[in-house]
Amino acid sequence: MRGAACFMSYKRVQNGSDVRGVALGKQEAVTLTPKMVRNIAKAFTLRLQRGGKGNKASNVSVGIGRDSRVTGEELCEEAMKGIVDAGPGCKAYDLGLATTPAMFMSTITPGFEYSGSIMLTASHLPYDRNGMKFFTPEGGLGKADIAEILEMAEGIDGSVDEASGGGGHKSAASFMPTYAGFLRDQIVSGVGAGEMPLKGLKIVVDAGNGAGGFFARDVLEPLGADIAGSQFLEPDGMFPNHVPNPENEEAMRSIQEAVASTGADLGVIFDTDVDRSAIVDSKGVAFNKNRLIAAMAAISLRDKPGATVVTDSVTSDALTAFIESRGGKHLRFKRGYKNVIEKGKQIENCPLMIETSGHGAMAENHYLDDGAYMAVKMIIEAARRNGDLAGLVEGFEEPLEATEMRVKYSESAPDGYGTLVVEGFQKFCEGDSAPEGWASADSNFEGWRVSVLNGEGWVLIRQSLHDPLIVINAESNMEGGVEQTMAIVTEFLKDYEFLTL
Ligand SMILES: O=P(O)(O)OC[C@H]1O[C@H](O)[C@H](O)[C@@H](O)[C@@H]1O
Repeated sequence: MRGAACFMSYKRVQNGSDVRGVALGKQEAVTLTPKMVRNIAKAFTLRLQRGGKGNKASNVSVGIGRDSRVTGEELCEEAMKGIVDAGPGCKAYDLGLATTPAMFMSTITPGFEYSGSIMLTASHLPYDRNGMKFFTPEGGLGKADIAEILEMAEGIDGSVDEASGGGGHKSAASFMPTYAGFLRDQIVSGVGAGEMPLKGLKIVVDAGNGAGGFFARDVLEPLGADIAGSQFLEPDGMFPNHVPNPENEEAMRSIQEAVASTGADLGVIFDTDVDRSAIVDSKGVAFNKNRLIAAMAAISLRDKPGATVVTDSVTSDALTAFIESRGGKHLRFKRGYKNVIEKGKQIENCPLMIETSGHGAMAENHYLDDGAYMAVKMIIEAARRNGDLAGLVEGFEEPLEATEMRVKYSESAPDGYGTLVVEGFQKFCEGDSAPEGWASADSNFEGWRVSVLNGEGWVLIRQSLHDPLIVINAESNMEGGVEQTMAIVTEFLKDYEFLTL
């Protein structure tokens, strides 16, 4: 009985390719306990041993980093215990405050080359959450790996109650300075203007009190940038200023205001664990979502003419037009950064895989979604163009209107309800009673997307990746077009009784 109950609780903390849960029981019951973190870290280490080549089978090293969350230090200690508990050859390295992409880099950087690494983070979620992401030199672990690790951890939980101290070795190590050096090198060679290529540039960094403060102090300032206007660089796991999320409108407004009030040339904003970023130019224009994709695509297509850019499914028609105008191909794939990256890996000449969420990965950088690396690319561009990022995306247009609606369906809805709704919508769009001016998109990898308003807009209905939700995105270049489209969609959805419209 106990085993089954535990398994359920381990299974519950899986969120796609991450582990996520409530780590601090302030408002909700704790779902990710220190003991679970210890067992999960042990399971990961045992798995590394099992899959290890050569002497790695007995000697396994695991680096652990964390973001600024209040539960980070305690969970880090527990994870360290779990790692050394896996056997005498197991070494655990506490890397302190770190970023998610840096944790991957620690598995491939000479002098470190850990067999695996763990990042303790729950990205932009509230302060009481925490979670784990896992890397090996091959990249981030996927959904199936996580399921397997959680099942193993449950077995450990059922057999041994307390860590036995398996004889491994714990120590602290410092990786972030090495990683910051790597990012500085990219800027120096990318700008090609000597050792202080950012001299004269005023750059505001907003780390949202997460792990991104190092970027201002250890990457930009040593290269000559004036970072005085930066904000929320100090780690604070209560996130007192704004949600550390470049997709969040309040967060974006905050950095736009900081750029304006300090007269900066550029703003950079990160999420808590720095796998996502967005940029603000000197005029206060936000380079996030479609515009950031356009900018990164322009950079990538200059270096790789005719290449394919893979994005998520909610990107705009204008983005496709822009990518094509620069000689590239746009593959509008699915939501979920892992989906986007994995798709890009399969395509020849695909330098860029990027989501509207701010997750962007480049083939040239190990297919790693690194918000700091993406910021580096944009900073190089800004330095080379004297701050003129608008010129980079010339011809790219934002829609006149855009909206996103997320509709829950109740717990009593039958299995596969989301798919049912999407299939119903497809039939509606392809049937005789399809609204005038509507035409289904040529390819739909996720949900059902339709061109509406005789090509002046589009609407996409899909199921959320993680939640029992139907998500509707619509855009229009005509005034009132979104309202008109959403009225038709809402009318269609009324037939689905489990939706809470
Ligand atoms: O399907 P949704 O509910 O919109 O969520 C999808 C999103 O979930 C998370 O935020 C992932 O990090 C994103 O990569 C993904 O696109």
